Amino acid sequence: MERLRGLQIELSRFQNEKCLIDEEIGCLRQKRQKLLEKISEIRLEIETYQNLSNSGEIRDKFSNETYEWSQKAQSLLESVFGLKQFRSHQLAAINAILSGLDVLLIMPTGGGKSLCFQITSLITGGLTIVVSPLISLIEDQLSTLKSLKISAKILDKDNKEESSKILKSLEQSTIPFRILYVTPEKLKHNSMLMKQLDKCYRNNNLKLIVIDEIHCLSTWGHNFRRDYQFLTQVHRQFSKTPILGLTATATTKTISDLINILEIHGCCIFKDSFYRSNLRYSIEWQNNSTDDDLDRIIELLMTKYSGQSGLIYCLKITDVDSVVQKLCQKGIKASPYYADLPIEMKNRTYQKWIHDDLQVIVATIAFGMGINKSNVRFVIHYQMPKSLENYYQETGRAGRDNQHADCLLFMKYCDVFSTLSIVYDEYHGRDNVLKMVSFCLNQTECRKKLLAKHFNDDEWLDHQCKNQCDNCQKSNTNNDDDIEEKDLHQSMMQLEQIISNAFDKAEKRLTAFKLLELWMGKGEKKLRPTNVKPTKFEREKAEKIILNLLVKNYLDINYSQSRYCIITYLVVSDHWRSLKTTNDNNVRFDSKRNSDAIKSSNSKRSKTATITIE
Ligand SMILES: Nc1ncnc2c1ncn2[C@@H]1O[C@H](COP(=O)(O)OP(=O)(O)OP(=O)(O)O)[C@@H](O)[C@H]1O
Repeated sequence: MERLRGLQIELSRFQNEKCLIDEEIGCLRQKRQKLLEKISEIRLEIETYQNLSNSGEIRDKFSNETYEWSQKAQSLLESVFGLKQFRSHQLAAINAILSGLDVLLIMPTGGGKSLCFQITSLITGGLTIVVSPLISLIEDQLSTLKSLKISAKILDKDNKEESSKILKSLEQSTIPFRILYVTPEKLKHNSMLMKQLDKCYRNNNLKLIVIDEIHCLSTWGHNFRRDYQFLTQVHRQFSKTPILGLTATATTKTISDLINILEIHGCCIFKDSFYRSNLRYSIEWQNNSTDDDLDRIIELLMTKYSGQSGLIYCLKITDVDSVVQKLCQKGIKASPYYADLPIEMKNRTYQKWIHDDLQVIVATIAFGMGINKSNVRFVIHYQMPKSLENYYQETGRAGRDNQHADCLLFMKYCDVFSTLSIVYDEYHGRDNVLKMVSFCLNQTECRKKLLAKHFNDDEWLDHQCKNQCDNCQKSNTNNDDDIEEKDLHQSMMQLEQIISNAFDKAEKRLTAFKLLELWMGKGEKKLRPTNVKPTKFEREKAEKIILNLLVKNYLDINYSQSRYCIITYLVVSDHWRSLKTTNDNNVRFDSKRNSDAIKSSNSKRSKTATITIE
């Protein structure tokens, strides 16, 4: 009997052990899977880097004029567009497409991307489909094409008769128009359209599929749109028709993701430099009183920018309305622009602005794609943008006439957290915001070089800024307010105590505003730990230290959803906790410049983790 009980105990012990091992195997399998995914992601990115570094050679290879269509391309450029010469990349892109290759064309806004498919559509004579994200953008393009006498159509839901005529014509052997514009939603949800396109493809009439603003396909790109993902299926179905992807902003990661999603591994990538020598970038830190930066904006509009045209970007509609109201009270001609406004009002505002009857449009990011006003002298960000991609694209609307223009961003501590709550359910939204914050916090490196690094633009890196950014200008006047390592270390220790104390005493998490207040010795007394003295730093520096700790992943964000909004809290990160555990609480911050890398050194001698900050 005893032997039996012994055996049963032994059996259950082994069974438990086996269960633990099974669990561990499960975890290891998951880890392995994640590693495999990471490996393939990195391989793809390396491949993209290599492709990009060869892109000069590929461009040269396709830039000659010995193709059977070369003469026609040149004569169309002159007769239809009234232009003399192709710009860098245009000819190469056209030749590659007409050779049957898929092409990714990355050129700045206004660089001349549309011309590539417009000319191609005239040479092929068949049908070019252009997938474009916005009806307003399509309407702009249609009116340009009309003036150029290139026949183009859109499937208009309000004109059923015309739409069914267009759909019917897709099965004809000769299609009576060259370009058909569709939104990704229309392509995905209109089965009749796909059926007719299939007939067109089988008749060998579907010559090119253009995907405008192709970054919307990748979760790494800004403005990710789920319906764009249907384009993978479109490409599979019409696999012999070349794809031309167009965008003005894409990092290497976004490009490699696009290639992977669309399965266009052998595509040609043509990437123009993003460099805009005539734009001057600067960032001004503001305290939290919104009136301060508005006063500054009003002063600028009435003095430096008086009589000049510009744009002010806000994050939220409520801010757009209040900024417009205050500007108008001062006699400045300003109008709002955001998605919810009636279309007639948006058109009226745009027309007035284009004709310089309005000094400034105050907008959310809904205003942007396809703007073609040459004399925009300033773009002001009243609040920080959601990503560096958005920042580049929004500031890129300035100075399209190549004359000098200013890009001024007002940075406020609290805006960082409002932006984080706005993007909380967006793919990579948090990472993108933190990269933007890191860019703003950097007060030593050239802003243009920082952007070039972000977009992996080597050509840009070779350009000299010539004081066209606040940091370069400052470095010449030796005004350097770097944060020291000991500031960060002591601050992190204090902030950790404040966060823990609030949780232990009142089960409270702290918003960024509350944490800052408590650290400065203000706010609820019981939440202030007795062993933490109020910080000696002035408010702006204290704000920058907290943001630095967030960007470097020593502080982290927690979200909670109330009935009306998303609330963000600052908490101690797992990374900080693990550093403290593995390094006997001896964590050293190294304020070495020019790098945002986090280095962790576990040398036996010093047992410190070195954290590099700007
Ligand atoms: N080779 C060229 N020579 C001179 N001007 C050109 C050339 N190619 C294009 N342009 C002009 O540049 C302007 C912008 O061209 P286009 O609309 O094709 O640019 P885009 O890159 O598609 O712009 P966006 O990003 O705003 O859509 C147009 O006025 C066009 O006529």
